[in-house]
Amino acid sequence: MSELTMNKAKGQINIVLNSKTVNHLVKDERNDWFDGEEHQALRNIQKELDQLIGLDHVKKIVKEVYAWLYINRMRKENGLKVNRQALHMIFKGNPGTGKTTVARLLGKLFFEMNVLSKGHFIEAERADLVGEYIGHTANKTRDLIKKARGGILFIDEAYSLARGGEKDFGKEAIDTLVKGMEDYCDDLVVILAGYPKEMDYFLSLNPGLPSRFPLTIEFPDYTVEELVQIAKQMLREREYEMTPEAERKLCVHLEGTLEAAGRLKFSNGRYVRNLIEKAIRKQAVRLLHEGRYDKKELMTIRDRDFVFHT
Ligand SMILES: Nc1ncnc2c1ncn2[C@@H]1O[C@H](COP(=O)(O)OP(=O)(O)OP(=O)(O)O)[C@@H](O)[C@H]1O
Repeated sequence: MSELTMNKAKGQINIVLNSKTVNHLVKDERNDWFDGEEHQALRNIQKELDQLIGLDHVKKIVKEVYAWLYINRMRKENGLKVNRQALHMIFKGNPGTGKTTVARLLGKLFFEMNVLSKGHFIEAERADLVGEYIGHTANKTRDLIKKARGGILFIDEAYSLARGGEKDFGKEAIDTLVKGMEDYCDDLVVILAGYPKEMDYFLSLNPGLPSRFPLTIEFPDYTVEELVQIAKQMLREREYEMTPEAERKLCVHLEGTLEAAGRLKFSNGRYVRNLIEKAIRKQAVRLLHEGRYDKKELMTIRDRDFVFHT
């Protein structure tokens, strides 16, 4: 028998398997166990996972889920008992902390492992599930589940489903969702995502829900250093780089913004992406004015390309 247990406080999953060898494999900090040909599915997403800055415990959890699924498959092949694999998850984290990005990657991984038949990704919010009159909500939610079957249904700000209390149609959406999750457990992964505090409150109001989501992953806010790394990574992907002066300016700006706005209003990776895209537009205008079109200059973001409004 294999089972998945969680350490909620740390946002970590522990995988407990009867086979000692396997247990050892999971606990082992060695990183080369997935080098073999048979672990191609994990390696296919590894590159994208590696490109994510920080998120070490998220990366570790992805590997652990992979190990659990792989060993379950091996157990099945050897005629051993295998628990039903519900992979529904809760993602807790502030905006822009990588929840959507990781959910998409999991879709790919589960498809490669034949856990999901399509691996596609459907992002939904309250309005996609909740209708306006009696009977409308159940149909809307069922249609959404149908569309998501074979892939990942990612419900952002999931707590908004409970917004109107008992009389609201949100309750009907939750009930229909839970039924769909049970019915299509073998070919659908539902991920409920949102801010940590609101998610906790939402789950406390719906005591039937937590047990249906065996995995909880926490996405911490990024440090300024990580945000700068994310900026560099985004520039690299677009074939740009910033000068050391530009990097310093960005760093000072991020420190100031976090101090002034606090974490609640800050959208982490998305904020950085917006800054980068804006700087790229500013650079384009500057280069036109300067008439400089050599390759080096076309790739360079200078400090004056970062224009911040305070
Ligand atoms: N660790 C990371 N490394 C590199 N880029 C990142 C990382 N985390 C987030 N990003 C980038 O930040 C942007 C926002 O990320 P994403 O949409 O995954 O966040 P989110 O948590 O789903 O946000 P929200 O809940 O507000 O929708 C994306 O462009 C993503 O590529």
